Amino acid sequence: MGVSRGEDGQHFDSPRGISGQKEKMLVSVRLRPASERDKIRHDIVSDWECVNNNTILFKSSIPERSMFPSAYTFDRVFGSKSSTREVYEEAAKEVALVVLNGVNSSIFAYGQTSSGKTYTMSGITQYAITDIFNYMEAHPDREYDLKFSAIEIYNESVRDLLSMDSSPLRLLDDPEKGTVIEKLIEEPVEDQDHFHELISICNAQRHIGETALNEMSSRSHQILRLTVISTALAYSGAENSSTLTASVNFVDLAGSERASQTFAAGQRLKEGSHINRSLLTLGTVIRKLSKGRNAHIPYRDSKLTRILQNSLGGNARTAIICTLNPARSHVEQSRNTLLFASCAKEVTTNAHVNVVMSDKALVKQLQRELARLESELRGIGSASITGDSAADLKEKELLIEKMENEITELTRQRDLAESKVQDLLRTREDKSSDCEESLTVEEKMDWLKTHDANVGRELGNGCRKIERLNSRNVLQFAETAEETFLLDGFSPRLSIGTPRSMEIGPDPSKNWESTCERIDEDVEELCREVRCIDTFQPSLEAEMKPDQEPTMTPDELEQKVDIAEPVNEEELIKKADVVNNADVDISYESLKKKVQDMQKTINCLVSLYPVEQSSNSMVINADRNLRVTRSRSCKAIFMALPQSPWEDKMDNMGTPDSDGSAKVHRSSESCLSGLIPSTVNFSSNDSQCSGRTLRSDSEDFTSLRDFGPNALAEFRMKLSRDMVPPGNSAPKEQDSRLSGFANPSSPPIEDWPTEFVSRRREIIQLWNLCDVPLVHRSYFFLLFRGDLSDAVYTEVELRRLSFLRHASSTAKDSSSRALSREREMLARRILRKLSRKEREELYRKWGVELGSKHRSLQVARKLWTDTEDVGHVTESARLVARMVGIQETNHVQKELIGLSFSPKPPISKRKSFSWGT
Ligand SMILES: Nc1ncnc2c1ncn2[C@@H]1O[C@H](COP(=O)(O)OP(=O)(O)OP(=O)(O)O)[C@@H](O)[C@H]1O
Repeated sequence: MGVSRGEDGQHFDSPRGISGQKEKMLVSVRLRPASERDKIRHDIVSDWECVNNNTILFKSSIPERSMFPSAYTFDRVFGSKSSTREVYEEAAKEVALVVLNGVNSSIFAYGQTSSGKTYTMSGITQYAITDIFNYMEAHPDREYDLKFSAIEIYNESVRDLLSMDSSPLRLLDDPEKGTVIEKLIEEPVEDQDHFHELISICNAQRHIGETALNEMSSRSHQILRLTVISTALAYSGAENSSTLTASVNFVDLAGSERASQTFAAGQRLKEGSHINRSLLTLGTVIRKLSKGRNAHIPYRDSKLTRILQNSLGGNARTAIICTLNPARSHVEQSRNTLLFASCAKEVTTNAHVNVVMSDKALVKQLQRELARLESELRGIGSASITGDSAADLKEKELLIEKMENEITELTRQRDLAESKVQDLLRTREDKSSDCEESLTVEEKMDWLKTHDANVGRELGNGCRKIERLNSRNVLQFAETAEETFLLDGFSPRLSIGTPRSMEIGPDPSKNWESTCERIDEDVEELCREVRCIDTFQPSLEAEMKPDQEPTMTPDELEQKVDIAEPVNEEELIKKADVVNNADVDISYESLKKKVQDMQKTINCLVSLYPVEQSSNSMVINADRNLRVTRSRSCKAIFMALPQSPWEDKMDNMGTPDSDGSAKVHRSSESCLSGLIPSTVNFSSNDSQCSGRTLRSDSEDFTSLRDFGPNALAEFRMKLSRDMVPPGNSAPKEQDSRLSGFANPSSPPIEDWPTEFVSRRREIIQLWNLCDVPLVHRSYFFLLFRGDLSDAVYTEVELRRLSFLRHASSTAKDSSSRALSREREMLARRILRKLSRKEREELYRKWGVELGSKHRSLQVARKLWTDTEDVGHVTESARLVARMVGIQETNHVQKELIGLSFSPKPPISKRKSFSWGT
């Protein structure tokens, strides 16, 4: 595209190169006419001839110069008769006026001193400014702003020609604009007269000095810059409402002659060196640019090239007018100028329109850009949140589904259990008392063992399920190994004697068994040490084989008893104390074995004294039995020790005491009374036994030993019942006094029923606290009706339930602590999502002190005050949303759920929160 130049030279709608295409500099040569000084010196012979508009010919008659090139071609060549107007029109106007279309441009004048640079540039600047103002007047649809600035580069120092301050200006590097001049005055140009006035100021400021060739020589490089900012007016209806901005530089360089040629010295020499430095760099830059290589261009080597960098090889259109002095004496400088011009002719620039958005257009464009960015942001945010939320929701749906399945299964099991209980109750009613009486001690014991394990397992499983469910909502359920144990096993370790025994273990019955085995061993050892028993034991054991009929008559038996040495009771007590101080443990199996052993002994003895005998004879038999037992079986004696309070009554009430046989019995008990200490109420010490606060070893030992006497008492009761003749009516009489819940066969004891009722009440309370399954409760009610043999079972039940309650409460405490921490963390996250102002508003709303150290904890408590189901995060989220008055509740719920479940919080959507009034 070229400049559409009208007749009036004022129409410049299509400047070429504005599309960013590369184009070469416009290079022209102007040959000035001979000056009057040259005429005086008679140096008027010119070797230069402009043969046409583009070619200048060197026609030297000097032989030594015949080797030089003779013809130089440029974009335009002006002879001595060409006017400045003509030069402007053909060599500068095209470039200068592109500034009106937003394209930077520069017009250089290059040549030796007195070649006419200033003369030419002054005219071109005048014409250009006139054309610019004319163009502005011809285009009222746009608003123009003109700014003028002027600098000179003198001795490599930049000076503002519009400023009275002659201090040099600094050059700064701007990332967008390139090199800028610090504090450079940009004077708005009001009109042409104002512009001319400014030019006059600049000329007055410029360093002017006389040289050998020019008495008004410009000793500096002058750059006049006119910046044109044009904006389309709104009423013009022009689609392009953008603002264009561009600058045109009018560059009048100092003389390019060598300093040596100017015969300069002193200050002039210094000027020359600096001038040459800038011009030398300019020449280097032009030369390198002309080669078109991507070599380093030393723009920064001089102030001139640094400031004019864009004009030399960047975003600008450039025209260079090389002026020549026709005098023969300056032929060398002229040739150098032509060489420079030839290089400049090869330099290309890349000018493009500098569009600056108008404020209105800028606002519109920024609004569009903002909308686009917000849309993208929403897209990214929603995509991210959608991805996270989708994953979270899917995970939670699976979790909910699994929990629902578990609930369904648990419900099914519960219904099944209730159904079984109902069936059992019906069966029980049908069978009535026959079934009750048909239950033997062994059956009860088996049941107790089985259901102990079952219930423990059920509760353990239940607690584990609770733990699993809680662990999904609670960050950390159990803090210590102890808590983990409590949730897992629900059984204490009750081993005794070492510090480790203070730990809580899995199953007390195991310790009981091992302790019982130890006590058995001790008893065996004790028995072996008792000489009379050692002597008699083999024959007695032979007699007591169940499958063997007794072969010994009572007389023979008495004879054997007489032969045996009397029992040393003190020694026995001493030995028993040894056993007593040892770790005593009694298990069901050991007790059962003892019962069986005892039964064998009883059977053996009973076989010697048939039940058909009268009560008196029975007493005798009992007396003999006891005597024989005491004499022949220390184990049997141990097993027959009465310890419970009701057992004493049983002895008095259920055992004939008329003939002193019971006294013998009691005498034997009294002699062994030190073996097992008095009963310790189990239930009162349950929590101590099951928790970490286990008492001393001796106390635990005592509590464990307590199991023994009760069990032994039960065995004694069975022994007594077995020895009661079928026709004895005493049990029936006592049955009425037992208010109907005692076993009809129970002995008439006054205190046990009360004790049983008390324990049963305590057991029921513990059942409720521990949520014991209905099946277990039913079995208990069906099996244990208050007879004395139930004492040991009530003790075991109380002990087990007390432990379960403790374990459950411990687990709940742990869970509660973890949940509390979870809530506090959630509260912290919520608070972090709020701005400081919102936080302070929340604190004020909820009465939380701003200076409080535990604000988040207070907020957490406030958040979950109103709900018991604190583990239900969805409900909590809803509550949070409601309490803080957050809009978009569904979103907040999702987010809070995500906060609670996801370790990585989702993208903040605080912007969507708004506070209620
Ligand atoms: N084309 C021309 N026609 C008539 N006079 C001219 C022409 N060119 C230059 N002159 C005259 O020549 C003299 C020197 O010109 P000018 O000052 O423009 O040279 P210069 O190259 O700027 O020198 P310097 O570099 O020393 O400033 C001036 O008096 C000027 O009027």
